Amino acid sequence: MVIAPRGPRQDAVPEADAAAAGFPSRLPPHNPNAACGPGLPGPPHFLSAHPGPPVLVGGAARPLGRTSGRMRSSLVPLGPPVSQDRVITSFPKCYTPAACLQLREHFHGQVSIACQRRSTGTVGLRLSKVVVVGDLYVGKTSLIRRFCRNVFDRNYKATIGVDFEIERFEVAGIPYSLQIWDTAGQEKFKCIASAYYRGAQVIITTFDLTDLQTLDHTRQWLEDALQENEPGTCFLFLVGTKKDLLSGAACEQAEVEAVRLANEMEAEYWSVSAKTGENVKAFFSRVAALAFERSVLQDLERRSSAWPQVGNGDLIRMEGHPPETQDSERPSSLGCC
Ligand SMILES: Nc1nc2c(ncn2[C@@H]2O[C@H](COP(=O)(O)OP(=O)(O)OP(=O)(O)O)[C@@H](O)[C@H]2O)c(=O)[nH]1
Repeated sequence: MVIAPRGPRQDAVPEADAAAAGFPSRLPPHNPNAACGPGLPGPPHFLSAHPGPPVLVGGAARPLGRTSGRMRSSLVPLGPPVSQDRVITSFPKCYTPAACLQLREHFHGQVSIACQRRSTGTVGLRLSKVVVVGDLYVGKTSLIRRFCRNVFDRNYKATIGVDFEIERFEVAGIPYSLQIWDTAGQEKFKCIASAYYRGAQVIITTFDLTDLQTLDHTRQWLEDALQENEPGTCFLFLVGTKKDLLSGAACEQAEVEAVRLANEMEAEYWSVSAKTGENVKAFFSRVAALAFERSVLQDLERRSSAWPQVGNGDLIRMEGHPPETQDSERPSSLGCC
């Protein structure tokens, strides 16, 4: 059962149907970072209710990954281990300080302490929603597929509605998952895709570096996505795709305008190539680290504001309602800088 449009490409057979019909799945045989869906072989995954129309997460049967030689967090009670290249120990750098959400190269102090104490609340059990938008043909699907499955397809198959991938990380020793939504760029599917913008923690607005008209359209894509979300709740990224098709000088030239626009949007700028893989992993690691950090700070804030404090912030225990942790830290702010 797949309730939401699962974004089958126009020529694709839905995966569940494909299996029933004896077709090979369009999925590659192994992605150890993908979460498993309910009722599927393999362990259950953690899933928070996410805003937007209901979906069956992980609607396709994804074979479990091999477990040998992979790291396992002490906090991951279920699911296959996270592969080495999804383990983030230090804060990933930005692409350019000229358009960057934060310049710090380490986790926020309170986040580091919370991670060391393993007191990150429910952060490890939740999915953070990432929505990728932009004109048709700019390379949204290719970017996601390069990251999640390490594949690239030269043939264009339009996304219908939406599709998503769940990618598991381990950030500062804590399990963390991104739910990455691929949306259709074609105008006729926009109303379907926009139904899934709500509840995004990260909005990635993409354009084709070889077609600067698509950069002009990013403003509108961002506006549409922001309309469905509370102001100030989303990290914004502006991503130029198909970097491999430009010379270094041409890329730099295109980036001047893109960086200017990113600053105007208060977004972080990146240039990537799904074809060669350049910057793809670094980009998503950055997304995961920023989203994780904010999730932990929000969790700390929520928990500390739920309990009265005295003096230096020691918690008062309320009878019958023990606090979740002994933490006395209170985040000074939720700002990322
Ligand atoms: N050379 C090169 N081609 C790319 C790159 N990324 C995508 N393409 C090609 O661009 C075309 C469109 O890519 P898609 O990823 O399907 O584009 P999309 O934005 O998802 O398109 P819609 O689903 O219609 O919104 C395909 O033919 C891809 O092979 C890249 O980094 N380099």
